[in-house]
Amino acid sequence: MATFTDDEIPVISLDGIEDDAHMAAVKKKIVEACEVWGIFQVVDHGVDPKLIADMVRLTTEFYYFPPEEKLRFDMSGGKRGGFMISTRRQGDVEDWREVVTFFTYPSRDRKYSEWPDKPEGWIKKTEEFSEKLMDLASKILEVLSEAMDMEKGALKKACGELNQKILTNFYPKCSNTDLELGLPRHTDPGTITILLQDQVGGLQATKDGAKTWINIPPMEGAFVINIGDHGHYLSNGRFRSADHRALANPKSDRLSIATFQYPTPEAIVYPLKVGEGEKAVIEDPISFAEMYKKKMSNEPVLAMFNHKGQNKLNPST
Ligand SMILES: O=C(O)CCC(=O)C(=O)O
Ligand SMILES: [Fe+2]
Repeated sequence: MATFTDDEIPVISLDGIEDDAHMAAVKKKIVEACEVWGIFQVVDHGVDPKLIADMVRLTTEFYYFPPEEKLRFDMSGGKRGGFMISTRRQGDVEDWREVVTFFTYPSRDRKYSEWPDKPEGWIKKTEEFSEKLMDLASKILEVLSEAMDMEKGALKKACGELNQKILTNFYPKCSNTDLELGLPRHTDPGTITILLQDQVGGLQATKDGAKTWINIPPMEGAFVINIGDHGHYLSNGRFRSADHRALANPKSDRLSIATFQYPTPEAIVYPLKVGEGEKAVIEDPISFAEMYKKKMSNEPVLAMFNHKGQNKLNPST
């Protein structure tokens, strides 16, 4: 018997996870959630609420700066991190969001010149947030390994060095929600994503190939955990790669902060365990870099204007 209804994403407390009885209950819920959706929420995760609030406040402040201020950190010219307006399209529907990307781990590769120096304190706060989310990711990967009936360190080991990218998403309020979806349907490429969403709502998941969508309700203090493609392959397809999207909102701006945890580029992507009589979901092992390249071949383009010629930073002009 499932412990949650079919159209509900479970909320799992990580408090007391070291206790065997609690761990057994958590494992059961995670297995159910990941086999059906590839997504669940966690509370009592140990990340300081003040750190989360400060990170949200500073991130929000950045997006309300005038365009020229934000464009000082424009990601154009081959930069990997910084600010951009996303204009990826699927059919008639296109992204309605601005993003700031930070490549945070391995920390030796951080390019601080691409990290916005305003608002003051954002860099330091992002470093702190990044470190705490790395700890949380390690904990979740342990729990997920156990939920996949493997030893605790299995998923982390398969990542080689665990990498991390923080993507802050800002969805300006949008009157044309037929044509503009905040972020169209996709799966995340990495192992897991830890997502913080504000109280506006708009994150949705589907388990039936986009016939029906369910809302992932905002929950103060919770993180949403998504299984990504890499996690899906490692589980030999048993855990789904969360099929999700984010709606734009006609009344309110919305903010989310996605922390992607993924393997080192050379890590080999292949199921960690193939059960008797099962087939591997991947025919030949490939590197994560190759897997990512294939997935990303229709990457977002950089542009100030949407397909109707509207300035995306200021649609009324
Ligand atoms: O904004 C959201 O709720 C979802 C963001 C997301 O899916 C992503 O950045 O990959
Ligand atoms: Fe996503």
